[in-house]
Amino acid sequence: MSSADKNLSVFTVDNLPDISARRFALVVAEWNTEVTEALFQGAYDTLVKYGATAENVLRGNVPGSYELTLAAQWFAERPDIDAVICIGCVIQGETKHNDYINHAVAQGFTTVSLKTGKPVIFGVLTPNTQQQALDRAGGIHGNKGDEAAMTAIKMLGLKETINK
Ligand SMILES: Nc1c(NC[C@H](O)[C@H](O)[C@H](O)CO)[nH]c(=O)[nH]c1=O
Ligand SMILES: CC(=O)[C@@H](O)COP(=O)(O)O
Repeated sequence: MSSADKNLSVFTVDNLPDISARRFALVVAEWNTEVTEALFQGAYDTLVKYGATAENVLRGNVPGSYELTLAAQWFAERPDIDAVICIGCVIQGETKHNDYINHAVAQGFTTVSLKTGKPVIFGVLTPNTQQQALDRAGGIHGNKGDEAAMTAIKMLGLKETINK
């Protein structure tokens, strides 16, 4: 199923956990900032809409999506951080560089989440074109940042349920 079939900003919101005391790190890549800033805003707004407080949402910037994984680890290792949301946009270029970045960050997020036991959310767009990116950063297919934030919330809810 593609984003064309499932809007990124449409999701179920029943039985969400109380996140008023939860602390989130939003790590944002500085490539394609028109897109990543829109993703960040979507993620931030979604966290606050569903109960996070502004002072509990931290932001860190990295030069590019490849650096998201190390920054995610630095944040996830902090005892006061409950979840990390990684924001980036890796647009296909003339070479295979985007493939290497995308695979590295996907594996890196998984590694950090399993190592720390904390959600590390893949909020990175991997489009073929700028337009595909814009369509997923508040355009016709919704906002990947919204989806990433809601994913973090739901994973924290599941962790609470499992650990009851
Ligand atoms: N081309 C894109 C990059 N490239 C930069 C890498 O992410 C990395 O910062 C560099 O290789 C140094 O380690 N990054 C993006 O986020 N998006 C791109 O489209
Ligand atoms: C993902 C990238 O680093 C890429 O946009 C760089 O472009 P190119 O593959 O043409 O060097």
